Amino acid sequence: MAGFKTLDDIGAVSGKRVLVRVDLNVPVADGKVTDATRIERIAPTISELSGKGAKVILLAHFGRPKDGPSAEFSLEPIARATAQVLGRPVRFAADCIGDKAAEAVAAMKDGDVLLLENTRFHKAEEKNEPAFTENLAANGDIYVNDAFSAAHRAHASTEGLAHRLPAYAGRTMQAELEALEKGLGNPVRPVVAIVGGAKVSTKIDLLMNLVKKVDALVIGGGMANTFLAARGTDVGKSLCEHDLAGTAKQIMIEAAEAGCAIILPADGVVAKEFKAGAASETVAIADVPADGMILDVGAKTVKSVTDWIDRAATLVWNGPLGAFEIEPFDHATVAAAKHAAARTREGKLVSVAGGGDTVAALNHAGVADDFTYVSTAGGAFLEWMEGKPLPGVEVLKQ
Ligand SMILES: Nc1ncnc2c1ncn2[C@@H]1O[C@H](COP(=O)(O)OP(=O)(O)O)[C@@H](O)[C@H]1O
Ligand SMILES: O=C(OP(=O)(O)O)[C@H](O)COP(=O)(O)O
Repeated sequence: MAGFKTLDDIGAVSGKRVLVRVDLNVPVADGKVTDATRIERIAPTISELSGKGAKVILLAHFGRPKDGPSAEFSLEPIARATAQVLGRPVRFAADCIGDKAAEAVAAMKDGDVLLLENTRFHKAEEKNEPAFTENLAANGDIYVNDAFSAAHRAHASTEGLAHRLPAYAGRTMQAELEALEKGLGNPVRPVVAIVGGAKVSTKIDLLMNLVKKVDALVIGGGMANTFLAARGTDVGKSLCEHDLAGTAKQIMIEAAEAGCAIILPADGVVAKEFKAGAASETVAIADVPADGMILDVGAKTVKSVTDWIDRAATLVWNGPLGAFEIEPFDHATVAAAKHAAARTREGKLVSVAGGGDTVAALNHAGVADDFTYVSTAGGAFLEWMEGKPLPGVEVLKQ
């Protein structure tokens, strides 16, 4: 399939330095990984390469650091979590380029696994600067991309390196593309999409095309607030990107033209603080207090979401409906997840969900195994669904 080389084509790797781009952008609370799905999914590629005697050097980003290195965005705790999942030591180097990286790589024995510090501690990573790519490439003989969930980013470690070193798709990259093609390549209609979560500015644009591919788009989570505000609803202190009101309005126009129903929350669970056990109340969406934050959609909206799931033959879902990490703001996400899982078990729904936090939410609801397919990817999965070429995948085909 796919037109790129995989680990089946890689040949002898014993003693070779293999730079493996993985996605370790995992949910973390109080310094602990709260959902290890992304780590579990990269284990096959790491084990296979290490088992063949390669020096496996992991490259990854974590979060969106703005100001260079910081403890908050360090991958060091994730190296420990990765070691736990792999059941073997994972060494860590405090930089992804330069002397620290070179020394750690030089100390590796065949079969060792090393994680390099957050690539986004260098601004040049996101700018895909050739000089930075050269510095990354200096530590490798071969490049493997196993980060499907970051393949929508044309960064040095996700795209640039593939121009510089012999490049292969890892097992998860391969499996994700195969599974998405199987589940959604020719989806049975009606197709209903649920999009929520918090990455409003980076995901809103792709809704413009998504509304042309699906029959209904249910918008929840932080994403909904921008649409509600664009429609003139006062969302108080909720997460909302007011400057994207024009984009939200245009998406609603495009959806109407394409015959795609847009479903926005009719009610919300509001609180004054974003913390566990904060006092909360459910209000009609027109009655959000000026000092309140919508942290979940309300019961009326949940009913509407489950009704849309009942109408769907295919469901695609990225982004939780509320701040599910904090009780009681997990109610809507858990209810929708359980409902979709039940429909899938009954054979009435093909359900495909993805995203680092969405997977964590499905695990929290205890239903991840009941979905037809759970992708590690959120934004990349939606862009794939849009039909947009993913830079990290396209470059592997060259
Ligand atoms: N109404 C809301 N207000 C603030 N944050 C929210 C809201 N709804 C969802 N979120 C947050 O969205 C985050 C997940 O968003 P996102 O990263 O876009 O999803 P994914 O990782 O699945 O792609 C979660 O941390 C969740 O707490
Ligand atoms: O977590 C990720 O994407 P997702 O939130 O869409 O699932 C990827 O690691 C990409 O991260 P980015 O959106 O900061 O580039």
